[in-house]
Amino acid sequence: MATYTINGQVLYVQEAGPAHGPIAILIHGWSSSSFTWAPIIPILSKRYRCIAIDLPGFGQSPAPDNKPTIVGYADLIAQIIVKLNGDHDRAVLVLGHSMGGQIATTLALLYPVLVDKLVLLNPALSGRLSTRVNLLMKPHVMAERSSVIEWLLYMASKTPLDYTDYLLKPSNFAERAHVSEQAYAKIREDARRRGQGQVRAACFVAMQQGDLRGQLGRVEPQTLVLWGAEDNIVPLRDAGAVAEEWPRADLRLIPNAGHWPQFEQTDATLRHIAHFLGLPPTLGDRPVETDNDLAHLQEIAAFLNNSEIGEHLTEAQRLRLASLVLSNGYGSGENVVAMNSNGDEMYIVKEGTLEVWLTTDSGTTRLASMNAGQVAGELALLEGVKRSAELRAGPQGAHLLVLTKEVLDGLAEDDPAMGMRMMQNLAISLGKRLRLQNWRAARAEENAPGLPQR
Ligand SMILES: Nc1ncnc2c1ncn2[C@@H]1O[C@@H]2COP(=O)(O)O[C@H]2[C@H]1O
Repeated sequence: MATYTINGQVLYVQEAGPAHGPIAILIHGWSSSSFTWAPIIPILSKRYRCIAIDLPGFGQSPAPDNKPTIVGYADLIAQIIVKLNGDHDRAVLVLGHSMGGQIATTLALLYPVLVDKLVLLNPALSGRLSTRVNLLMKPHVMAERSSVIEWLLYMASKTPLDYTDYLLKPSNFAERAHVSEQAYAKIREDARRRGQGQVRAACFVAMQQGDLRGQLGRVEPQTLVLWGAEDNIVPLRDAGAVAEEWPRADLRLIPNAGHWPQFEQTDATLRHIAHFLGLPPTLGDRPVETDNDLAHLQEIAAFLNNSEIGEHLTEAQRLRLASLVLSNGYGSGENVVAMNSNGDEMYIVKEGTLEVWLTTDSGTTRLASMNAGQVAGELALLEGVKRSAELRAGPQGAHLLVLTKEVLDGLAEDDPAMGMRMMQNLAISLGKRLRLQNWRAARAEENAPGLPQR
């Protein structure tokens, strides 16, 4: 596992996926670890640079110096995003499970410029847990604040007196769930990890204090909320808060799943996430069985759904666009367009990175680096002027989808609603980039060592 140090706090993280891909931050829940994301990372890492964090005090990360709070965890994640983002002016995808969902939503409320999309699994939005947890688990958790009691209970768990499974299994999993013994053993190990009694108890309180009811309607990023229909840890009444306060969130219930839909109903969970993010239509490593050309087109269409230009198009519109874009590969550092040349095409990064270089009298500077889903070369195409900068494939090369002016004009003429949506998408992506740059500039001006005042 890799480690990062943020303001003296050491964090263990699991990383997967292309190093220059768009960033996905994965935040586990209470008494868990980055293992939470094991079923999701293989599909997510096909496009995203996945950063699955062990929160301070959980997994392998040492406990924080101060008492943990949900806002404190959100602030820490914001700092990780800023650190990892480098010169990508791009908000990131954030996934959160259970307490991690509460942290992710808090992050989106406090730092909307940093969060592009949210995927929440059984999020502890109100911080209120089930009656079963409060009656059976809470006394145990509170008692474990004392390291002596924690040790005694740990020793008891090695004897036939052990009741861990009795507490864990019916609370966490649906009656007809499919969780492998291996996965359960890891979840159990994380839940009973020694030396975490104090953080566990503090987070119990932190979750209650982090109640987000009444604020959900203000969450800006596009959000998918998945919930196991038989969750006995974070009850479905919090899904009721989503339905009532946050109608823009795409709320999906997963039958025969409890608190861990990603382990209990892996295929259904992955299908929802892949659809939401426009990931290739595969489940794990199994390709969907369709005709090759059609499958290829569907794959590009699904990808476009999550690109800066293709969001919110209908499926038919995306397929049409997919059939009209050209696919081009560029080697490391290869020139795509020269500065000041004429331009009648724009580019959507499919894989790798595309760098923007500006040459002036004082030299050549890299202005930005675009990764999967981002668009470049739109200015010359839309304005009919010369290229404002050079575009060059990044060190790992670039696979680009090319959209010509002729195709774009044709689409807008045939289907004005589609043309309008695509123009709106371009304006939104420029706006997001600008807001992030403004946020950075304000931060630099304040000369704050950490994060700006909110
Ligand atoms: N400061 C910048 N940040 C990000 N992208 C830029 C910046 N300046 C120019 N570009 C991109 O670089 C492209 C060069 O070709 P265009 O002028 O057609 O469109 C331009 C934008 O897409």
